[in-house]
Amino acid sequence: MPDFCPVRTCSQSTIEAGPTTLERQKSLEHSGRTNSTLPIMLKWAIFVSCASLSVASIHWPDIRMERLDALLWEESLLTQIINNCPVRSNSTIAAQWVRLAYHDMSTHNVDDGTGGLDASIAYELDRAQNIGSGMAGSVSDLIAFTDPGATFSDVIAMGAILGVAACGGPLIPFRGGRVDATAAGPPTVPEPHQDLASHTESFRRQGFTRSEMIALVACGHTLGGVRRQDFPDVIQSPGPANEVIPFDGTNSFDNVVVTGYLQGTTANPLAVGPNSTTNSDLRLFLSDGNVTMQNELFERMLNTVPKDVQLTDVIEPIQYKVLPTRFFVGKDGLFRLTTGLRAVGVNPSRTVALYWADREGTACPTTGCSMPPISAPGLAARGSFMTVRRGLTGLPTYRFDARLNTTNSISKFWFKVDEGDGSDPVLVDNDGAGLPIAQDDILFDTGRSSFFMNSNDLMLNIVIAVRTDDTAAKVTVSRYVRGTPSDPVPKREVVDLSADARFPPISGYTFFSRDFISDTGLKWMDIKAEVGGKTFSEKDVEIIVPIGAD
Ligand code: HEM
Repeated sequence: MPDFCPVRTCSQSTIEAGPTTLERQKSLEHSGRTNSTLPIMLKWAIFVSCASLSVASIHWPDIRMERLDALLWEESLLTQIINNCPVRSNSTIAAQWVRLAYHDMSTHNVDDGTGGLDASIAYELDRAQNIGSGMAGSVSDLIAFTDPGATFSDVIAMGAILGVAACGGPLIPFRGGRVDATAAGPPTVPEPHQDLASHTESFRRQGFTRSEMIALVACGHTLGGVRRQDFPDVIQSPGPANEVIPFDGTNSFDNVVVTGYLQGTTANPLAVGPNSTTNSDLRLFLSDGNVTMQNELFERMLNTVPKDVQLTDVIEPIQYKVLPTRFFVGKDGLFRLTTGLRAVGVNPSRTVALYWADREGTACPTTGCSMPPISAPGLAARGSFMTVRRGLTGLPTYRFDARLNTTNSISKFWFKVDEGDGSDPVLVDNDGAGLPIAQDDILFDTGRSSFFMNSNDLMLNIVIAVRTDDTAAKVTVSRYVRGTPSDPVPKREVVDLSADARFPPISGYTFFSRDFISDTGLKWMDIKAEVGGKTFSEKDVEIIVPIGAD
């Protein structure tokens, strides 16, 4: 029996919801619809828990996997915005994000492998087929979460997955790695006034059979509805212009759009609206003479990308995730290594220790220098609602702040985790190679960098320490600047820093700084210094400040 809507998660628990076949049969008879015209055996698979946890391990650093993990599993503004399926403009944010993802994907051409979910929608909003305030709003919502590890198209796909989950639907596996288009794709979104043949051809070109088309529309149209002012041909009844007539009378991601139709209780304007030309859902539900709700379609829709794009594995929570790590010179002239480890699941018996090796190989024993965490596991450990839905008890963090002398420095560090359950301790060490501190010639100085207010803005003074006594050294920051709805491609803004006399040279380092307006886009930078004909640099430095008193 085919399932309704795409569902595949780590969970094995599947329950059947809604009426039994007999009850459904009776209800169909009651509604005057016969089984021959209204066929579908609906089975709604709801995945409520994750019995066998699957977790990921990565080779650190891996900015893409780390950022996608953070957006999906850690409590963030993105997951907070969508949690509990909030209403917006008479619809839901989730409905708007799902529609955006489908319209973006609609440019795919299976014949030549072009188009797909590639964020080209940002360039296509002025087309009639993309009418609706939710479209522009969703572009603004989602582009704000892009960063050097998460492309806009990845965030669009993730937004749809979060939306479905937040409104009570299944946890659809998410893969990353989508590549953003830099121009509009073809105008290939199906529209309600087109006939069935055009819709069927449209979905064929997008890579879906007729049966899959039916299932996909039924899935998509379980959320949201049709807005009177945008589709006056569809909604002909009088009423407020911005009223949205829902597809199925619920805000949640469920199968009511189809059961309601089958039971004759639907008000879905694309199925039983007065205008038979725009009853596109009705034509689709009926078009293959009684079948089909397919599984995993929604996931496939989101993974429909241009043929040269390689998606990652499913982004599962990273089991032991290295937290943003900074290495800089403290005011006492010693090096400070501030780092941490995030584990999956609360476990009071777990112990975590930080180890490191010095550059000379003389200051630490061969087993490494080590220290315990500076405090009990962090409270910001709950994880996103997705983590809770996965049945995880949390994502506790263990923080470390090590002081090391600047002569011996540090070449690599690693963590040892003992779950305290009799299993062997685990080393988080890049498969034996260690977590590298590649260089100590140029360091983002988390301790000396600081926020301050000027007359208008919250400012961030970024301080970079360079191992030189040359105050004229050329030190630059290449700041990652997020795309915007009107200019979606992220940019780099390269600026020079000047020597900062507030911070006297110490342990061979000179300090350079510059003030930046601290907007939410100021999160990532590459840093570079040219000293005595040599260039030192570090990429994708996450700007985390302040870290507290030194
Ligand atoms: C023949 C194919 C389709 C047609 C003709 C169609 C048509 C429409 C129309 C006319 C609206 C109303 C938009 C508004 O008033 O702003 C709508 C909304 C929506 N569509 Fe489709 N659609 C199709 C396929 C899909 C698919 C495949 C999905 C996703 C899998 C989808 C997801 C949605 C969602 C979530 C909404 C609600 C948006 C909101 O409430 O803001 N649609 N669709």
